[in-house]
Amino acid sequence: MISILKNSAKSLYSSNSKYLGSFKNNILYSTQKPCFNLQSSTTPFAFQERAYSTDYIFNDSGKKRVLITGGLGQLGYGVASELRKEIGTNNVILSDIKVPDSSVKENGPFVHLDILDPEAIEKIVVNEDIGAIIHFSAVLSALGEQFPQKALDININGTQHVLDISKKHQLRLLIPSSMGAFGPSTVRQNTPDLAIMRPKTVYGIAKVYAELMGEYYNSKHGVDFRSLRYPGIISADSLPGGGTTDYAVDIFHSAVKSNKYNCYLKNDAGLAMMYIDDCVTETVKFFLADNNTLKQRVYNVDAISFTPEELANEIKKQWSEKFEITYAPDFRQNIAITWPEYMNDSKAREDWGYNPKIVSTKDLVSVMFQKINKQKSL
Ligand SMILES: NC(=O)c1ccc[n+]([C@@H]2O[C@H](COP(=O)([O-])OP(=O)(O)OC[C@H]3O[C@@H](n4cnc5c(N)ncnc54)[C@H](O)[C@@H]3O)[C@@H](O)[C@H]2O)c1
Ligand SMILES: C[C@@H](O)[C@H](N)C(=O)O
Repeated sequence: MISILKNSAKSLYSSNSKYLGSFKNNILYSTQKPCFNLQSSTTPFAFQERAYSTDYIFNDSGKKRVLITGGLGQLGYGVASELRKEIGTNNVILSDIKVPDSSVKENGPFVHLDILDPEAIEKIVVNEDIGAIIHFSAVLSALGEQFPQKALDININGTQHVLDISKKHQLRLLIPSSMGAFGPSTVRQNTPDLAIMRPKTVYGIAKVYAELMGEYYNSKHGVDFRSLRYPGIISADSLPGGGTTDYAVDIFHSAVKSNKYNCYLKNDAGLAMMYIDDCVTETVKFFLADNNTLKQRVYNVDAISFTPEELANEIKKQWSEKFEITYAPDFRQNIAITWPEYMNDSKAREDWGYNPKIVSTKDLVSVMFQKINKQKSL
């Protein structure tokens, strides 16, 4: 028997106080079957197809946990925080080769982990009851062109290690891909999921490797591999780690600091982008999605598209008329022109309900300045 606290309650418990799941938008995201939709319910709950499946992560004794590698970069901490809300703080273990601030350890489990050490990864998987890995360790595109051997090592060998461990222990494995997996022969507007993939960076080549090996391990070895091809991710409180799209973060901090920005891309280098909160929410949604809803293992996801000039004009409108941008294109311009201006993400929307909220440059600039001003006032 189940008891519900209130319509607005966040959580659902059984009569013996066992946690059954939590509500979001009136849908119960349950760790057990069935799922309910409060809004469409008449009696008082109506059955509906499960929105999330966490069976894979949580076994009957509730012990399986999620390991996030490379968790101290731009995306890891945000994804960990969001996932912890869904499945519990202690069920998400953040890891990185970097040493964390004390606040990271205060907010949940953290372990030091080098992705190039497969024995260390396996030890954590076995000792910590890991049922799934979110693999964020990477060297991004621009840094990868400066240190190609390091990028090959981390982006290919590191990826192979998590693939093999996922095969051995039958884990769910999420490895993000990137629009960087595309190349100059790919159509740059409305790029479909299935397109020519001939990238010209070590980073892009490693992403194609991860996508294809992930699909192979899925069909051949039953690994629940999943991947999203992210565009450039824009965040206010976590800094990007050496990508071609970093300008779209740096420009805000530079505007606040000095009212000017010297851009390493040309004024008309349009690229696909996404706000961090959408990236975090949608990644967690995809990670927890019922496997049956996924018709493919790799999906494009996109939200906004702009050129440096368009972004600068919006910053002038919303921040200061005095803001000035200059252009000094470097090697990153040659990478940018090989990547999509915007991707077609209709399959992600159809299959698992991908639905970003910030979809205009205007809204992005507004939310970025709100965040930066809030940080300044703290
Ligand atoms: N941020 C974006 O715009 C973006 C866009 C597309 C795809 N992605 C992908 O998303 C994932 C996360 O990206 P991010 O922006 O957080 O990257 P990031 O560069 O900010 O962070 C990567 C993390 O990997 C860690 N790392 C490096 N070497 C390691 C090693 N040997 N062992 C363990 N960890 C190691 C770094 O310390 C760093 O914290 C990556 O796969 C990236 O390719 C990111
Ligand atoms: C797009 C992406 O993968 C990353 N932001 C980079 O520029 O390398």
